[in-house]
Amino acid sequence: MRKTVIAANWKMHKNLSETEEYGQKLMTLLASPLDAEVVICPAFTSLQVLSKTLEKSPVKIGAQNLFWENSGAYTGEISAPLLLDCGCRYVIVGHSERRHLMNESDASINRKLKAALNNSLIPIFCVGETLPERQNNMARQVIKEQLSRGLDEVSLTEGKIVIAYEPVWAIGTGINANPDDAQEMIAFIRETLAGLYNMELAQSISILYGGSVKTDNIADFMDKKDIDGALVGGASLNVHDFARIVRLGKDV
Ligand SMILES: O=C[C@H](O)COP(=O)(O)O
Repeated sequence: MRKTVIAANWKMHKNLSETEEYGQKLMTLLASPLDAEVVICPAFTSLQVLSKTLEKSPVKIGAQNLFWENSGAYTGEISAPLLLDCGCRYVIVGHSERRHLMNESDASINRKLKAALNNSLIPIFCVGETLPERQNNMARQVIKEQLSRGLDEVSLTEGKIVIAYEPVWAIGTGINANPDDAQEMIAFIRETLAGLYNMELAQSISILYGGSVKTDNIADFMDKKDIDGALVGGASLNVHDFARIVRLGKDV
């Protein structure tokens, strides 16, 4: 059975005291057993304090990026072993903000995925089309290329990777994808993974939806058979909202 994963991507938000306060509050709000793997991906600077704050909780910590080398003269970069040392179990790879604002290519994403997997970090590998690509009926082709190039010569086994489908036009816009469309695209991602690997492996990989997920739409996405969770940006910054998203919109 596939794991449900609800992941928070804080992006470039929250200082140390805000991080600690959030972590403590989250522990209280999510004190009863969880039906999902909950992952928080703060800024690099908050990793250690969040990991310490949540050490007695089942909530996992993830980073938002990594470099592909394990160590060396790479000013400003952070490696997988350094992330592990800060308590990370997950790392986001190939987020559209990095693809578009930092010019990350499929080739560099491929190296990052390999570095994460070689160091037993679970990548949350993001794919998604832009609005013009969708309007020009290129969404499937774009996703297929992002998957095949990103996963080139990447060997996978069950539970080692999570995929996030994040249509770029839905990120931070308040305009979420229609859950039926998201289901269709995620089913297509699974079909593509089956072609790249095999059906059994494709069926075992958790695939998340991301893009304007909120307390009032999470349940609609989670109702869909191929959608295994969410990667949440803006709404994850408010601890009550995020805890409610983890509980699929119910009050906490
Ligand atoms: O990584 C998260 C996504 O970029 C979604 O962000 P958003 O929930 O603010 O739309």
